Amino acid sequence: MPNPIPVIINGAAGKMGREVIKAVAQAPDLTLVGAVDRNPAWLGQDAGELAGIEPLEIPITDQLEPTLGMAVQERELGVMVDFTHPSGVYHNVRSAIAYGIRPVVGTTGLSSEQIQDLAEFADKASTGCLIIPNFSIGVVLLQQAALQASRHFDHVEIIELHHNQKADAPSGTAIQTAELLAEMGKTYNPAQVQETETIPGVRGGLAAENIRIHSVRLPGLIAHQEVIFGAPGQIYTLRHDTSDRACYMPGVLLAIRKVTQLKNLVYGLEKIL
Ligand SMILES: NC(=O)C1=CN([C@@H]2O[C@H](COP(=O)(O)OP(=O)(O)OC[C@H]3O[C@@H](n4cnc5c(N)ncnc54)[C@H](OP(=O)(O)O)[C@@H]3O)[C@@H](O)[C@H]2O)C=CC1
Ligand SMILES: O=C(O)C1=N[C@H](C(=O)O)C[C@H](O)C1
Repeated sequence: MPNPIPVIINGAAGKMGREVIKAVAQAPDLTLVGAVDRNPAWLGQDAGELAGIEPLEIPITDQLEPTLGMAVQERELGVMVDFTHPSGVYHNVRSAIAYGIRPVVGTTGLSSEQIQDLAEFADKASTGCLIIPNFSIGVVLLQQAALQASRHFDHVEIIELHHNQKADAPSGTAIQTAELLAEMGKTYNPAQVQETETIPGVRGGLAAENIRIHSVRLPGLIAHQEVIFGAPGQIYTLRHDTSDRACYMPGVLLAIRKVTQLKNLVYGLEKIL
């Protein structure tokens, strides 16, 4: 059996980080070698205990670069899974690539310019990097159905609904969904009337090819998205609901395994399925 893939989790104490600790600990071909988080409340705590499983003898640290440096010493080249914050993710990914550690990025909020820059950096370093706005298979299927529907409908709007701890809006998933629809080579929602907004922003934000995205933030939500197509006399609604963050784990584990085979940056779960 080949040596297990060494994995560092950045944002390990967060909602997603704790799920990833559990998933990695249960995967026989992966081994947790580092757990990084900036939140001082969790420093020094055992990653396994924090995630509600057995102790893993991996304490939470706030030192990303020394942890990357330590992982480089492992027999197998490592992977950094990042579920942190839009403000830090670009720097984290550059650091990992500089150390030869392959990033699997779930954190959203990177600008398209930042993604382009990271793609060039990963390419020059011949290092695999995966940026995945949504790790759930349900969202990939929703997006595929939306692309099929877009061949028949000219009018579409996206509503994304999330918990109110989410830092970025719109969601990375909504941005990617709009980008995929825009790649179909048409401009949506031809104007029917001259619109005015009595309350600024009430018609949502404009993404590529005239697609509007509306963001809802409420306690009680986890992550939800609707893509609504309209035509005279009919509405076609696609909806995905997350009820547990465990739904992302098969995608995260797949990405960790796939990124070790890449030499460049790849964006989107659908590209590695
Ligand atoms: N791609 C996907 O499928 C999914 C993506 N996400 C995305 O993942 C990200 C994290 O989500 P979630 O787990 O819910 O968020 P949480 O706030 O629960 O967790 C993030 C953790 O990372 C810490 N952190 C923030 N910045 C840094 C940094 N620069 N270095 C190290 N640690 C840091 C936070 O500390 P502190 O508490 O001090 O801020 C916190 O402990 C978000 O961008 C979210 O949109 C979420 C779900 C699925
Ligand atoms: O913050 C979240 O929770 C989520 N973020 C991702 C996004 O911005 O699309 C993925 C999922 O929607 C959950």
